[in-house]
Amino acid sequence: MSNNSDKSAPPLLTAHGLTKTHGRTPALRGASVELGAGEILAVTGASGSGKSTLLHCLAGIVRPDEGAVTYGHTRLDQLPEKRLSELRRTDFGVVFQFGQLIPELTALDNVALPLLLAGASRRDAHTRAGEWLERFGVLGQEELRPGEMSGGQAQRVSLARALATGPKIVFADEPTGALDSLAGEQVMSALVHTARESGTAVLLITHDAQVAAYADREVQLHDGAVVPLGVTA
Ligand SMILES: Nc1ncnc2c1ncn2[C@@H]1O[C@H](COP(=O)(O)OP(=O)(O)OP(=O)(O)O)[C@@H](O)[C@H]1O
Repeated sequence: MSNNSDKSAPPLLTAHGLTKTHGRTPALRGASVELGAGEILAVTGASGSGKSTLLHCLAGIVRPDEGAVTYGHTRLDQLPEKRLSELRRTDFGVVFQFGQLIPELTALDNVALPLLLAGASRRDAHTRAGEWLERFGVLGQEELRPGEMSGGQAQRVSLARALATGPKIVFADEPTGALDSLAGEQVMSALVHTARESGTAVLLITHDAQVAAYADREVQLHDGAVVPLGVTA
């Protein structure tokens, strides 16, 4: 009987030798990293080391100047824009530091929106959005608009929105960066719990060691390259 164990499975997402320069500022200089299916990976590093740029390249938001980003068998860096944006919508979820919810929409409508875009009926989208808000502990606040939410509530709504479509990977760029430590812990445990439950991989950018401790594994960026943990020279 053939046995394809996880050990022989290729990584879900691989970046190899990425370089990216913004104007004259080199942000990535040969960064390589792998993310396994269902893995929670923390990317840490000093301010300006290239963490956000790496996340943008991995999530197909920005194209690297050089190097390869491979998702399954697909080269993201070579994919035409239309297919790339379709893939981002179906397979990836993104959470930023300040949530970036749509200010005019309620919590429920913010979470329902990607479901509607994916073809769900209005009724189904609202039911599922309510279930996701419940999972993230913000049930009862469906009608709040982002301006009426605390930072922690807004981030939990953002996570619900990112996970509602069943992505394979959630990219989270300093998801607790604007929160106090208690709210940050609540957001992180909700994220990790839900990701594990649904088998979603998470690429987490943080400069906070307590947040990184939620991950299965941590890599460090230094001057645009991934270095072994603890080595910064
Ligand atoms: N759009 C841009 N235009 C010009 N320079 C940029 C741009 N984005 C990033 N940079 C520069 O590229 C380098 C890497 O930035 P990046 O935001 O990826 O680092 P970071 O590790 O995420 O930083 P931080 O922790 O402060 O958010 C920095 O020197 C930054 O100033």
